[in-house]
Amino acid sequence: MNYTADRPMETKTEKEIAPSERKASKREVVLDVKDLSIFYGNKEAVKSANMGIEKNAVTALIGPSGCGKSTFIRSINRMNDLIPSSRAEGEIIYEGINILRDDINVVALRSEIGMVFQKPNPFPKSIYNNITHALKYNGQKNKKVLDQIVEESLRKAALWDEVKDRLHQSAMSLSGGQQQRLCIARTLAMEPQILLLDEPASALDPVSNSKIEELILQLKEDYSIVIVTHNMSQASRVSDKTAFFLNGDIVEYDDTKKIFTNPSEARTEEYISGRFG
Ligand SMILES: Nc1ncnc2c1ncn2[C@@H]1O[C@H](COP(=O)(O)OP(=O)(O)OP(=O)(O)O)[C@@H](O)[C@H]1O
Repeated sequence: MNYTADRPMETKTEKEIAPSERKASKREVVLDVKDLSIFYGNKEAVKSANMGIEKNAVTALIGPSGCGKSTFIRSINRMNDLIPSSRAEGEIIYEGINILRDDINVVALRSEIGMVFQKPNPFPKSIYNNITHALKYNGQKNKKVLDQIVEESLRKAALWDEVKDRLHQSAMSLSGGQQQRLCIARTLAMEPQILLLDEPASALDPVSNSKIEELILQLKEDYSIVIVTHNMSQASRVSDKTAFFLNGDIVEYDDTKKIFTNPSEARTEEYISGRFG
């Protein structure tokens, strides 16, 4: 999808695809965050962040409350634009383009980089219409195509078997965990490349929580996933890479295994072992 207003794709420079901060890794970088600072008025909530987010991997953002995780993840699909006092500096390079540029079509960008929030927020419509709403808005009217996308999206979100006989019932009749998987299905229907999950399971019961974790592991085959989580064991179970945020800084970003077993920074070790936050 072309999410720039009218300009052709820029060519990636060597600097863009290989910043010095990036650790050696076999995976391709899908999002290159470079010197990203995000302000609310004068307050700098994210301070000069650098991170190469990898393709078909799960990247967990961890850290104590108020350290900038949500601000960071929201900047990736320009949700912070909705907050008038918020402004960003630096770059987020996606497909060779800085998506913080003024001429980016943010609606198209948010189809490519979809987001699911902490609290399930289905539309007060049928299960079927939750999935088709944006597609119809974009002009898709073919019922066969819509039926197919509904089934595919619900299957990918591991919800199809539970709802296939009640597609025209209200989404509000689903449990919280099912509603969250419906929100994931709704996002997948837009055929995103990247999924941003801001504490997607923290409002759910343990069974729904583990279903979401299983789903994340399945989805990373096809998508690149960034997840904010307060749950350390969840981060260690589902993620390949982990970034530890503290007071707006990325203190450490590395393979999840390393972060949880042998972090380089004392502050990471203290946080992981529950000594603060
Ligand atoms: N809309 C806003 N207006 C002004 N300041 C904000 C806004 N949203 C967040 N902040 C501030 O930015 C800083 C980072 O907040 P953010 O929500 O990104 O942290 P977080 O790590 O996601 O926290 P939590 O884990 O509690 O969700 C905090 O000091 C917060 O008060």
